[in-house]
Amino acid sequence: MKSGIVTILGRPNVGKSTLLNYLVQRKISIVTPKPQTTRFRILGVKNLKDAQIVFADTPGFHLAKSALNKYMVNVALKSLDGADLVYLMVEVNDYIGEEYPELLKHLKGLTIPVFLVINKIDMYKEEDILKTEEIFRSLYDFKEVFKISALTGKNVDSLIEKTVEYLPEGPAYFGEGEITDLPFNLQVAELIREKLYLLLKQELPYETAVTVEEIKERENGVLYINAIIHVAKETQKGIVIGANGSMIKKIGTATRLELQEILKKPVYLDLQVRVEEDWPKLEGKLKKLGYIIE
Ligand SMILES: Nc1nc2c(ncn2[C@@H]2O[C@H](COP(=O)(O)OP(=O)(O)OP(=O)(O)O)[C@@H](O)[C@H]2O)c(=O)[nH]1
Repeated sequence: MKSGIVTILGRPNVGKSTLLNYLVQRKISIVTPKPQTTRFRILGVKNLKDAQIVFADTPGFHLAKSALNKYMVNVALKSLDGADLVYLMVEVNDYIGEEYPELLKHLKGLTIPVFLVINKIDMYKEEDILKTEEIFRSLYDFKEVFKISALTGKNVDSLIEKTVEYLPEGPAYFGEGEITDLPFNLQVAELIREKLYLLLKQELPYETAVTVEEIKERENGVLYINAIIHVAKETQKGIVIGANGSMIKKIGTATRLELQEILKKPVYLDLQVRVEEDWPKLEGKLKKLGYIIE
């Protein structure tokens, strides 16, 4: 038996969460077209005949400096601790800028293998893919290089196969049927947050956080969930609620329908909006909203 943790690291929006979901064949990590969606380390467990791979999706590495941004980057880098292998995920025609040199600095001292995973090959020409490979190979001595599409699954099988080859011998970390370590209340909060990213415009989603306050199975079989959407300014509250409550209704309905589909039971979702003035800038408020600062 082989087992190990594979940390998926990369810039925002390269497709890390999409890959995690494809690997475990379940939507564990939320995916949106907006960068910086992921805020936690999210584990997804893949069981194979003679191996268990625990994949860790991480927040996108970037250089912004608010308390929330610093927290996210710290989560990503801390996810290297205890990893057995790293995927540095990039996308075809990725912009090197200042972020990659900084990110690669953190990989330079590692003794564990690092794979380069070039994503989104479904969108690009072969020559762009090869050029991207050449550029990244010149920046770091990757153990293996894969060119994949996390969306269609192209070449993901060979990535998994090679990953198992590099993993150490050892017993499974997770029991059969356990697919993630994300508690149910956080899974619900994440699904709501995904809808905020999909439905709210421009920068507003980045200034929202979600906490699930109560989950209760009612006698009539309905799952009652109470959640709060926290915003950073009074003016944002009205936008999240929308004219006559139209936006909050959209957010609630989309989340409720998805939860009912997953759980196969009726759900009552009670959503409220609360102002937590300037929360993304303030460490104390991040803590209050459930972000664990070490
Ligand atoms: N065409 C194409 N799009 C992809 C692929 N993988 C991901 N995407 C899209 O890229 C966008 C970002 O995907 P995510 O999986 O959320 O990216 P991420 O790296 O987890 O993003 P952060 O949470 O911001 O770090 C979404 O719109 C995905 O549908 C791919 O292989 N091909």
